Amino acid sequence: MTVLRVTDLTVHHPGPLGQVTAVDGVSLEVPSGTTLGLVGESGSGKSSLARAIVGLVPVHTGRIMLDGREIRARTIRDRRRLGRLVQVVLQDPDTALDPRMTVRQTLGEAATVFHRLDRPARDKRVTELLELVGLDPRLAGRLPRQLSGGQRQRVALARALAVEPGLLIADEVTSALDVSVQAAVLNTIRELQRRLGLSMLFIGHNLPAVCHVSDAVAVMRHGRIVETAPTDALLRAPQHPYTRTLLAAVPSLRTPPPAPAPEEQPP
Ligand SMILES: Nc1ncnc2c1ncn2[C@@H]1O[C@H](COP(=O)(O)OP(=O)(O)OP(=O)(O)O)[C@@H](O)[C@H]1O
Repeated sequence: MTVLRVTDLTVHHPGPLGQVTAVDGVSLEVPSGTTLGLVGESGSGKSSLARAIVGLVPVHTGRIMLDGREIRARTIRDRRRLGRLVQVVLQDPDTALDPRMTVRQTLGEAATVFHRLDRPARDKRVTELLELVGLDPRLAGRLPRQLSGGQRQRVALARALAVEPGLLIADEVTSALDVSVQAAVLNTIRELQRRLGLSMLFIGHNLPAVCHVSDAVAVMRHGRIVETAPTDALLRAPQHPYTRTLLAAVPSLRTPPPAPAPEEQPP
């Protein structure tokens, strides 16, 4: 079953010289239990597309279907339903984490938004979530500032997973991290996707990173998708000149990604 189907989506933003068309007639699908990568240079419209899916920017034309039902984000009830179905993790984990809340409070709150859990069940769930994203459960008492960047991003990921969404949108989730930590977080995301059978839209500008976690990849340029293909096929036989340019810029792509660094230590 297709979890997400976007058809002919157009998104405009207001600009000083009139409207900017950030997304221009985009169609894509994320089949259930798979990861679609969305890759493109800065300004190609990736985040506008993601924000339109979760109702943060208005859709000008087109349709967004989740599990066969059209997404609307007009009322609080719509937004609540949408939050249950789709969770987003962004580049900067600090936007998702309240600096005054411990990891336990953040994850406990997320785990009980849609599920009633008593205190012991809630604490057990927090431990499970931390283990799921490869963090030591003993970090539960820490505040975000007492964690490293990679650890904060893992907590943001755990917070999104706590809701048990049908679809996870990861938008540039590793871009702000050190290269060695990026590899560790990417591997965690890939393992989680496989283990939980998650459906995911993985957005990034780094082609090797996107290919590493994705079953298929859509290449975006100037608001349009220029090519979509299974990851192997895209790497083996890219069809569009822009995809070839992206590939040529990373000649080492066919070699395995760097080994993850040992888990980063908190400051
Ligand atoms: N809130 C906004 N108001 C006006 N223009 C915007 C807004 N958000 C994005 N844009 C414009 O829309 C276009 C697409 O931007 P978008 O952020 O979606 O691209 P992106 O591929 O995600 O880029 P990046 O990787 O740099 O975030 C750009 O021209 C950008 O300047």
